[in-house]
Amino acid sequence: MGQGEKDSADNLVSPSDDRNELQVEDLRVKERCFEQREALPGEPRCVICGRYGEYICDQTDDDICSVECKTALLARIAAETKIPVKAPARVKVPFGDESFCVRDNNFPDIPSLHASQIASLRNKLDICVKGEAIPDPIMCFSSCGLPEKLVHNLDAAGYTMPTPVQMQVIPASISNRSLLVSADTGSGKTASFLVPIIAHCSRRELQQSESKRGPLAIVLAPTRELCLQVEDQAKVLGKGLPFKTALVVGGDPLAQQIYRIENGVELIVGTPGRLIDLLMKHNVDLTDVSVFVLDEVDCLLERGFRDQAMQIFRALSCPQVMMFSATIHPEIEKLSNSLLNNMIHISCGNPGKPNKSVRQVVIWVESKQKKQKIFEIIKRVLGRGMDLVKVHQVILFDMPNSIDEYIHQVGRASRMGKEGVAIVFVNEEDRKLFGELAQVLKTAGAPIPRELSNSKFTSSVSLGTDRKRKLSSRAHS
Ligand SMILES: Nc1ncnc2c1ncn2[C@@H]1O[C@H](COP(=O)(O)OP(=O)(O)OP(=O)(O)O)[C@@H](O)[C@H]1O
Repeated sequence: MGQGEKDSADNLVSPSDDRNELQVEDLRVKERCFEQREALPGEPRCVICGRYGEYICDQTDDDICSVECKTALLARIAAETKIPVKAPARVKVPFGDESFCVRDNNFPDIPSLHASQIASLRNKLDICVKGEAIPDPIMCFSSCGLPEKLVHNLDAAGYTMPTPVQMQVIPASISNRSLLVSADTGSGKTASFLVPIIAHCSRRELQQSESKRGPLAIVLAPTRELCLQVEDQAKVLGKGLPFKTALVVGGDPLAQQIYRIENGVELIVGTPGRLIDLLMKHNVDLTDVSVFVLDEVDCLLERGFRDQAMQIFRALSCPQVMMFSATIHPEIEKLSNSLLNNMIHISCGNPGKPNKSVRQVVIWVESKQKKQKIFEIIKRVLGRGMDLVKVHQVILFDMPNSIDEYIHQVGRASRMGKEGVAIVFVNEEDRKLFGELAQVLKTAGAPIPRELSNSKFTSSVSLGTDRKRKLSSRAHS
């Protein structure tokens, strides 16, 4: 035996040690898809999530990564073919940190988790809930009786798994509960209310005559752009279903919007001002509206739409109300208490703070220099060969009016946890937000421009207290 071979032989460990245990652990069937590693080039990929396809589904011969994805695959096939599928054999895994199985309506034989396990699952997913009789989170879209076409549309849109906010909001909404939901920007809130709305609308009595098709749901959002985005997503997810939408926003001819509504729609997406305008001037039958969503309710309130929102709410007969926000403040709680009964409060991630995946770069620029600065940045951001396709960037040319809107706008740089950069132009004109902005930057560990930290309008924020306290306590000891 050569020296090299001897060294490696010396390094071998006995069958009873850790490595052996590790091998045994590796043989354990992966229950959850996040336990599986990413596929290397040339390796088989899971047909559900794209991770390493370590196993073959015995019933379909497809590559799959885990029991969870096998369940999702069989559920999908069952929904498509309507042939009852046998539940996959359950792998007995001790309940531990990463092993969960949640009741799936496709497989009622699988026992549901008990309360402590559900609590642990919510904890893992960063979901906090408040309220009574809260439905359990779902782990896949096919597990709460959605129309199969809708599940297909979700899949076609690339929504393979629900995001945490969708896991909790969809079943809660389907059970007709009113909700106040706060979750990070870009966490998938829009689909969390659109999915139950589309499911609800597609169940409308088909025999109902076309002329009688009054709207079933209204989504109120603070800006035209947001309404456009919501309607776009609704169209994608509701494709091929008896689900029509109308957009009621300024900038488009009112007559066209009325014509569309009169021809029968299931969902109206609109801004408060234009919607009130339309409802005042035209007799839109709101009798069947049973779902009322206030998206970005924090911004709705900031923009003074409280009264309009209440006015629309009063025109409806006891709808299910769902309020969504990336930030929470007492005004929202107050509004929710006046609108919602037996409410469930759902909070996911770290709402109220800028998305952790966004790097905030605040630059002090006088108003007259802003345009020139933009060109400089673009010329310098490109010069370094930055991949603008992959890196999401937002430039806040003007600071918004409130820190809540700032959090929303900065959040646009990251979708679904992907990293992004928000470049923010700030100057003396934004002084009313200096205190809050400095606090937000400090909390995020982002650099604070000298002009901002030295300003008397920032003085209420102690930007260096932690360090000072440490030094003085050492000095006293
Ligand atoms: N389950 C999912 N799987 C994959 N992509 C998803 C899923 N849900 C949503 N998305 C996508 O993630 C992005 C962010 O979703 P969305 O706009 O709904 O977030 P949001 O929480 O409403 O954000 P904001 O508060 O900024 O409006 C969108 O591009 C959407 O298409």
